[in-house]
Amino acid sequence: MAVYTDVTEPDLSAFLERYDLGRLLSYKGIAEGVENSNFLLRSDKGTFILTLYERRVARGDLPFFIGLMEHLAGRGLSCPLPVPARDGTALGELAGRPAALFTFLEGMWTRHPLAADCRQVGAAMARMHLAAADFPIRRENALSVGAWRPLYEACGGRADEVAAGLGEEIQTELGKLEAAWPSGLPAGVIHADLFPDNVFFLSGELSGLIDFYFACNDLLAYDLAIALCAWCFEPDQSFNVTKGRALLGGYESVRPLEREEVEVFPLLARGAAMRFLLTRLYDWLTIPDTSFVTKKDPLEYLRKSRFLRTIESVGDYGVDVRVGR
Ligand SMILES: Nc1ncnc2c1ncn2[C@@H]1O[C@H](COP(=O)(O)OP(=O)(O)O)[C@@H](O)[C@H]1O
Ligand SMILES: N[C@@H](CCOP(=O)(O)O)C(=O)O
Repeated sequence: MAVYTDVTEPDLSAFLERYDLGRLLSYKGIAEGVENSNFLLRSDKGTFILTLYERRVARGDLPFFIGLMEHLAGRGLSCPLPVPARDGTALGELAGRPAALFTFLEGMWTRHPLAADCRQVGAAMARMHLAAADFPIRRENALSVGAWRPLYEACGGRADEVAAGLGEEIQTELGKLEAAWPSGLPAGVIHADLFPDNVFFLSGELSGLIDFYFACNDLLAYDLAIALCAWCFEPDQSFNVTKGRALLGGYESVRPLEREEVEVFPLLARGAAMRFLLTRLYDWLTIPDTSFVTKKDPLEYLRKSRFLRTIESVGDYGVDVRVGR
């Protein structure tokens, strides 16, 4: 669950005095999510999401995240819109944490994505990339290739507790990724965590994107590679060609990939698998089992990584891509 911080009714009412939201009718913690504490809040003026930023979100990054959501919503992308207080600011403080209110997005995330969903996700991601092109604030990716080895080292040589030989396997793959990681490809603001639990659907139609708290500046095709890992594998971790084709096709229906992006895409996908393998491994080894957080399985990403290492060109996925316009 993700309610790390208790919020009392008097504290919440005092926080809401800065806003024009009328009377507080109810609020309750939301069990989903892992990073921040989220509450569903109802007032005279409607339903809202209250987010309290927890320790893994740096305060200095909040203007980027909040500004990005305002920017994207302003360009017609369906995502939570920060609700300003009467003084025009969106960020306040509650229970000793930075806190903000957001509009409530209708829809539900899908636990069993269909190829048609993947297509919509690809198109929405490309629209997001284009809409963010003139976003003026920058945030470097704190979880890009340069951060992976330190993250591995922070696991303190304990990877083999999760799977025999895992430490050596990770280090070999890290060496290859570090040596070949590209630069100079189209870059911009990426979501960087567009997993199924961060995409809402209503009656089969994508209704919005949430959780921009890993968003950063990085290679656009790397964002698509992250989504390929997250959306196009079956529960037994076999790759679903139809979903891969749908995701990339959806993306290219809005923003065709450049030849260099296509060439390097298999490496980007290996990097994406490594990034999630490592963050999950770190959490697996360091978050106490008594914690309320549901830890995600690192081995899911080890299996994906192994498959992705067998791929040399995008054609090996069974996917056709349209290069350029
Ligand atoms: N704007 C929103 N509208 C509707 N539900 C939301 C909104 N923001 C968050 N939620 C709910 O809160 C849950 C956790 O949000 P998320 O941003 O993924 O948290 P975390 O950053 O902790 O992973 C989501 O799965 C969703 O149920
Ligand atoms: N998507 C990441 C974990 C981050 O969780 P989120 O709830 O913030 O999307 C993973 O699957 O490892």
